[in-house]
Amino acid sequence: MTTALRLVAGKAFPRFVTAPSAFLVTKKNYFSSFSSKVQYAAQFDRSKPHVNIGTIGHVDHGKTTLTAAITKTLADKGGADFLDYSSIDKAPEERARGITISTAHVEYETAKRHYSHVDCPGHADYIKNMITGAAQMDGAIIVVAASDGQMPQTREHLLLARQVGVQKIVVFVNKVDTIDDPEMLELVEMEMRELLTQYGFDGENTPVIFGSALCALEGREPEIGEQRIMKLLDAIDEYIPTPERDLAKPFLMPIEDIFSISGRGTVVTGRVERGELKKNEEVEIVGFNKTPIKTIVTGIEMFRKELEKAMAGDNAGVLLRGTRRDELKRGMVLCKPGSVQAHTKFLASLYILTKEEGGRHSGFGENYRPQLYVRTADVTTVLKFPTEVEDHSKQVMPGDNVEMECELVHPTPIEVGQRFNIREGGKTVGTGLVTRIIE
Ligand SMILES: Nc1nc2c(ncn2[C@@H]2O[C@H](COP(=O)(O)OP(=O)(O)OP(=O)(O)O)[C@@H](O)[C@H]2O)c(=O)[nH]1
Ligand SMILES: [Mg+2]
Repeated sequence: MTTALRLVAGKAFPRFVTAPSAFLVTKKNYFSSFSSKVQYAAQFDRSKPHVNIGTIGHVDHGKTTLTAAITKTLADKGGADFLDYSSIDKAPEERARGITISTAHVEYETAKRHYSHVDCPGHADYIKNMITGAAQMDGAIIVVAASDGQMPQTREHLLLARQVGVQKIVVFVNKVDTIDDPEMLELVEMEMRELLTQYGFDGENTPVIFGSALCALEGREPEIGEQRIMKLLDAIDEYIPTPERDLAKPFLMPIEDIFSISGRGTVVTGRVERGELKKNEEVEIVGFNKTPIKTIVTGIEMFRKELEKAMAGDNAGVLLRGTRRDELKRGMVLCKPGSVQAHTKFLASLYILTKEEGGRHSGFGENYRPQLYVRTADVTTVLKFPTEVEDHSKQVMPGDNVEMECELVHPTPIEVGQRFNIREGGKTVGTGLVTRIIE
């Protein structure tokens, strides 16, 4: 409601909002016009590496203006369709339906890469989508308005970035057209770097770009407008790594089942998550133990046929040399040596299911001990609030998004970005995303 009011009041988009249809516009559905336009971008070069990014940051700092400004700047170079705010009241049926944030994306391309860009409106909604797997980001642009000086919500922005599992961030200090004092900008940069470091990002090396999204969008003052948008895009191209394709990654197969075949040895089965595996390759078995078990693959089978190799997506049986069945457990992973570590403590973003979603009817406090399901593993975890949380006696309620430290009762292969479920008494009570490894 507040959003709708803000739009109608013309504060956010003074030129384009046309009453009375704009009275129906809410934040969620006005993005739908973005996605409906995306289809026209068929001329994009699909051979370029693809990267998912997005704009995050505090209300009103200019995320949407920046998103539009990027499309405008790149449209001039043939790398995007320009999407302005006039598309807000374009599709009444979409408006009436209300389309969710997970479809609210914009596409564009630089000389180097192709991007999917999500402009994040509602913090809580967005985090829920990220945790439950409806959306993902390889990196983010955090937008900070220079005019806000002290930026009381800066911590909240960074916490948001961490909660959505982002590892690499680029900072865009927006609204520099409103600032005359260069020292003010230096201060903003210093503070951002400090806070980035404090929240576990690489504050020292994070690119910080100053500019004005509004100037770029309105095609004026190119030295702080268009040129800075190009600088931002260069920084994104350089600093946010291209995600590896599953097949190119080091081999990993979570173990589902274990059999002994007399005269031949032990076979483990599972679905290859990534990479590929050939006969006679050395592998490690990680999980439960502090040190991994090393062995050699002597055979690979699929549907009772001998294979030379297994690759991502295959359901395979792998015959292991000299490994006893009683050394192995479901939940361990078979992987390329050195590519995976088992951990016992990590930071995670959790979404706790509501009663209607089949979750708990009541809240829980610190030291709650549910079962954590990750890949094929099922391990008891103790949930604690991170140290910076002041009130450790608070309750986590169904429907909450919360950051917690998970302490596992035995070492389990875990990676940043991995999703998992937490269950209790045979039902799923929450879902989570690993954001930082602690131990
Ligand atoms: N002066 C100035 N105003 C800007 C600039 N960028 C955005 N604004 C204004 O700031 C207001 C908020 O911009 P939005 O792009 O809607 O901000 P947002 O971060 O997307 O806001 P939420 O989605 O509600 O969180 C609008 O009135 C914009 O016109 C800029 O570079 N300079
Ligand atoms: Mg916005």
